[in-house]
Amino acid sequence: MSIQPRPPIYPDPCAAFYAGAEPVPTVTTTQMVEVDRAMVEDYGISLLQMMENAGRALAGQARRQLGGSVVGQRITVLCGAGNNGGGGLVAARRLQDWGAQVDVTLVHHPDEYHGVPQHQLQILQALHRPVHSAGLPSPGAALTIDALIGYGLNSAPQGRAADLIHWANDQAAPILALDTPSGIEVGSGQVFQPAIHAAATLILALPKQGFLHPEVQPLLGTLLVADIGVPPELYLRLGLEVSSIFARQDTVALSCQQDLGPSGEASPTA
Ligand SMILES: NC(=O)C1=CN([C@@H]2O[C@H](COP(=O)(O)OP(=O)(O)OC[C@H]3O[C@@H](n4cnc5c(N)ncnc54)[C@H](O)[C@@H]3O)[C@@H](O)[C@H]2O)[C@H](O)CC1
Ligand SMILES: [K+]
Repeated sequence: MSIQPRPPIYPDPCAAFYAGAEPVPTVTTTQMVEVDRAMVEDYGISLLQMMENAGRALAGQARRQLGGSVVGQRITVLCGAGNNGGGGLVAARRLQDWGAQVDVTLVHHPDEYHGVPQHQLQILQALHRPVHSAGLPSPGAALTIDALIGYGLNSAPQGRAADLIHWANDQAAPILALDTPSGIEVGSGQVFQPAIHAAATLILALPKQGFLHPEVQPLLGTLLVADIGVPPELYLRLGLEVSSIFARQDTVALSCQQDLGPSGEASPTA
């Protein structure tokens, strides 16, 4: 079973995000970069650990969207050369482990992958799992995973990344985006062209401020947030109050509060 593209769930501007009844703060790109820095430098939680959590959560979300089993299902995973792409490479490996037929499509030649994404790619290569870095994927997959570009986007997508965004949007398969649909500047909420039109977006750690922008919301699809192991102590240092949103599950759905109402407090809407 595959999920079908669905109309945006946020027809009206969104003022705040909730997980159940718990408010979920948004973060600026600066705060997210500081989270990444502090994770590694202050607490010794490495990028490799965070990326493994991200990719495992992404694979789990793909499995849920495909009805609970991925055995024999065709999934296309589009991977950039940054840390967003690295999460895609982890998800591709886990989905293959679980029995899916995964087409791993890279933006660049494998020689152009460095650091932790290169490490993830080398695991696939050590397992003799094919990766493609030229041409377009074959159509007909049940799901496309967009791990092309995350919060590292610096301008309108260009080159092969842009070609793959156009390709993904033209497919019948729904798109599951990692952290953000590629093509959105998550801090400001600027939507570049081209940008991925996602059926679902799996946000890592916390939603980014730009996701409240009305132009962005139709591109996000169903919003989910995944635990990648950021400790509450770190959020407190940044002045962010994050309740125990992952107390029961390590991926939770986000809902949207559409306006604050006269009292400034309103219940979240689904
Ligand atoms: N704490 C967290 O939330 C964590 C998030 N993670 C993931 O890491 C990305 C951010 O990774 P980063 O390496 O900084 O950047 P990106 O992968 O998003 O992008 C860099 C990549 O994209 C190319 N690129 C940038 N702009 C363009 C453009 N206009 N056209 C074409 N290509 C472009 C650039 O050349 C690089 O190759 C975050 O979103 C999460 O997914 C970590 O996994 C862990 C912590
Ligand atoms: K992405």
